[in-house]
Amino acid sequence: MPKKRRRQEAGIDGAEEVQPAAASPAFSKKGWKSVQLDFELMKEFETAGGLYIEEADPDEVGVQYGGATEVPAVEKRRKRTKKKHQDKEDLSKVNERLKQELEDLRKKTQVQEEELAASDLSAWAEFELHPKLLVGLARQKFRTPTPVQARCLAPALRQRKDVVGAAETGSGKTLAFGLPILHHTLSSLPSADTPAAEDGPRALVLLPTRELAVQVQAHLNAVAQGSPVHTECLVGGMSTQKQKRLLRRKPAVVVGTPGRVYALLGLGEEVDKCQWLREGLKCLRHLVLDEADRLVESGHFKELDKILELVYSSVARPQQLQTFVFSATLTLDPRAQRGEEAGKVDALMSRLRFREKRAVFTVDLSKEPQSSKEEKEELPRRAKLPETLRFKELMCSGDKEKEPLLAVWLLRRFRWGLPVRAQAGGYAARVSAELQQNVEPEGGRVILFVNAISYVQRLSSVLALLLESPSASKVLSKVRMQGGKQSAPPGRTVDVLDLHSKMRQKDRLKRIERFRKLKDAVLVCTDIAARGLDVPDVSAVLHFQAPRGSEVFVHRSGRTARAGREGQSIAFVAPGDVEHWRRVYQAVGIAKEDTEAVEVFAEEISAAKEAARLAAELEKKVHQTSKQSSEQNWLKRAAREAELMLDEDQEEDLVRAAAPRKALWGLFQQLQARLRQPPRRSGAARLTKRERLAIARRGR
Ligand SMILES: Nc1ncnc2c1ncn2[C@@H]1O[C@H](COP(=O)(O)OP(=O)(O)OP(=O)(O)O)[C@@H](O)[C@H]1O
Repeated sequence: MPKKRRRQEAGIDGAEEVQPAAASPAFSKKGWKSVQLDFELMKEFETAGGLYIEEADPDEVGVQYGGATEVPAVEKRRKRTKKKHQDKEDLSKVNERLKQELEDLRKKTQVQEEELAASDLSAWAEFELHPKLLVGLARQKFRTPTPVQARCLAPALRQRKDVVGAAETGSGKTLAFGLPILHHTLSSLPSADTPAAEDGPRALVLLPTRELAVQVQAHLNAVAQGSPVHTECLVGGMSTQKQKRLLRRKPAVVVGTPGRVYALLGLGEEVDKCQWLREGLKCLRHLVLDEADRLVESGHFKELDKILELVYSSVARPQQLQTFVFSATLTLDPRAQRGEEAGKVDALMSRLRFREKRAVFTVDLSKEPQSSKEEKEELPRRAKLPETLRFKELMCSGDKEKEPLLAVWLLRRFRWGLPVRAQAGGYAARVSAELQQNVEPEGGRVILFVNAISYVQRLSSVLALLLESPSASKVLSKVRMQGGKQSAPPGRTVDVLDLHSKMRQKDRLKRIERFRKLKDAVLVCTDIAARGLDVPDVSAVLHFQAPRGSEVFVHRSGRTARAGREGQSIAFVAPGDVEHWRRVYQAVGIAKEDTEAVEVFAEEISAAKEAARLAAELEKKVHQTSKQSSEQNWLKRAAREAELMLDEDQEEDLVRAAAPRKALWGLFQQLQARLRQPPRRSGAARLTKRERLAIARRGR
């Protein structure tokens, strides 16, 4: 099987229910060929850890390759080669190859399992988890349960209690409910080869956002890899047909957002019902509401309510239905919540049919885990924030100063470093002066939150130029810059990525995946990324615009300082924001003395102001010029098609329109010169690279 995902139309059983995608003109026009794959073999292949095989959607093919005239030459060549290759390959060969790779995987897994058997998993012993899960935990290198897991596993596993849990962001809540579900499902199987969910799913996990659902699915599948328990994900923004086909794999765990689950249960107006899912609700043993307080927010509540109604009327053994409700902000003071959202959590709780056996708890990592005897029935009204999170503030004289200060912060971290404060004495004095300032880490992954999609788009372009990100070439290519080659920036390559809800679902997921893999990157996003997004080692979260409420602040900040790591939450505070921030801090229990001010020097501000001004001007002009140029192109094309000559005035207009492009190149070079010259404090020599390294080593 090639490393790349195989996109094959699998004409698997049930074709009467689903229109084969290959019948679509988009497929036949592109010369794609339908092959019959052995569905059971595919399932086994994936269970054994093989790569995912996905069916192609006609609309995806259309979008990816465009119309006949839009297909780039390289793409066409690649497609022709692919077609030739596919023509040679008949069905039996595909299945033969799949079998061979499955065999190889089996051997590899066996070796891994032997290695894993040697890992120390004694910290999990008291929970008596299914051996397959222990292997999964060892594979993930999760040697000990996190406090929230330690707190939740005993009541959920042994006593099968319902659980309402509030624990800080990044504390491992997914496995706190995931492990009991996987354990109970695996333990109920007569043998390891028995299909886990013939008649219906065993667990339904509802989450508020698509990204979260995909993440939870991946998390559960990673731990259960190699077992017959498989999780599928149902989210909007992806084809319902494909998701119905995925459900034919009969997943034991279904993870999804309320909207799509609602549609596939046949509760919506469109007829999108999946019979297996709807009738299979009778088999449910676990119901999870993750990020419960967000689930009840506008848009989801009605659908959620109907899903719950259907679940309760369908489930065969209500007394065995275990309910988990989790969130980091479940316990926030309802007065801190906005208007009509305030009472909804309580309304949701009253609609859930908890059984008598129920554990309600919060986990505060600053305290020792409590014993199960101390289980509280009341949740204290306060939010959970990780101990390892530091709160900082950048005070701005007005909204206009926010961008230059953002530029200072980012350029310091990724380009310029921190300027030295005291210069008296030699190397040792400088080093200790720098140490006293508590050396900031350099580089890393940073998430920047703003409140509007249009702002994400503009700011990400400006920051790409400021940080000389590879994505800046996308901005610059819009005007096909003439007059010289762009030289590579000195030092680290910093990627600037954008993320917002108007992007296609696939692009959103790809963007998150890219951010996960990059060492140095800035993700500019709306609050779509605030909840649950689990990217390891995000070193800082920047609240460029204040969060709308305290719960959003908790979730935004929770993208950093995850799983016991260090992190910073940095607020950009203009005079108009002061009162709002005071209320946010108060609601989550952060005292004024818990926040630190970020010190910025005058030299840095003036250099960053100049850089930010040049970047903003360049971005604006690039935008204008690219708009102008598409209009000019239209004029030229229209004239050509009508076999008309442009008159002299029109030709002159075209020449004049080309002139600003050259001016843009000059602007870009000015910006580059400004960026590559770090600001100096007057009369101060900067630290050498060696000195900075020495500081970094001692300071951490
Ligand atoms: N036992 C463990 N040991 C080490 N790491 C773990 C363990 N359990 C989970 N993790 C890791 O901790 C990180 C956070 O886990 P998870 O996403 O479940 O947190 P969360 O509490 O749901 O956060 P949020 O409230 O932000 O959604 C993940 O990267 C996960 O892989």
